[in-house]
Amino acid sequence: MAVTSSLPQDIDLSIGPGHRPADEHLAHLKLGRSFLAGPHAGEDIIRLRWYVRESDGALVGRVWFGPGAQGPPGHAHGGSMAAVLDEALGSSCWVAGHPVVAAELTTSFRAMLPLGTVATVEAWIEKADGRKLYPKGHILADDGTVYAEASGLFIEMTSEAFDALADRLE
Ligand SMILES: CCCCC/C=C\C/C=C\C/C=C\C/C=C\CCCC(=O)SCCNC(=O)CCNC(=O)[C@H](O)C(C)(C)COP(=O)(O)OP(=O)(O)OC[C@H]1O[C@@H](n2cnc3c(N)ncnc32)[C@H](O)[C@@H]1OP(=O)(O)O
Repeated sequence: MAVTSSLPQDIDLSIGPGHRPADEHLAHLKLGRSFLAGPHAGEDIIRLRWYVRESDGALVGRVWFGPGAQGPPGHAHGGSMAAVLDEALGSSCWVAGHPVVAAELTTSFRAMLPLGTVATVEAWIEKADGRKLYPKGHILADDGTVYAEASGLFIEMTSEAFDALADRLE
């Protein structure tokens, strides 16, 4: 069954009595907007282009973290970096011919990444054991500073599982 990519306009995210909006609760801290719950989530969050490095087949990306990716004031949300690394590690397997899904992802945050930064992402397959792939990757500043690094376990889909997913493509 095809799944439409258009966004429903009327998703009800309300909750029962006994709750008040967390942004009101924290308003006195003036933290600014949230990466995941901001009012205008959109293309000011992350812009990303993936490349394959011809020398070794590694996946390389250039990524910009915008104001909508805010975590600590003025800096990227850890989840935004983890999301980029999740996609990087998975894609490093896909471009090497392994259609995988993520099973485990471990991310280490090494330095705060200032919003507005364009950084480099690299990911490669560290080890493979049958259907289990163990990619690694990192997000680097142009001066070599490591903002975050990740390792993961990704499982290559069976051909039946892959075909079932492909059936859901539009
Ligand atoms: C995809 C569309 C198709 C068409 C696409 C076309 C073009 C696309 C082009 C480019 C795409 C480029 C990039 C895409 C990049 C990334 C993709 C997105 C990445 C994700 O965002 S993906 C979402 C999050 N991800 C999930 O939604 C996974 C949910 N899950 C499952 O779908 C199953 O769970 C699965 C499939 C993982 C395994 O199921 P299964 O039945 O096939 O295999 P089984 O259970 O037998 O596991 C086999 C061995 O892996 C071990 N194992 C399994 N799971 C483990 C775990 N969590 N931790 C530790 N070990 C684990 C077992 O212990 C066993 O180990 P052992 O062999 O030693 O016993």
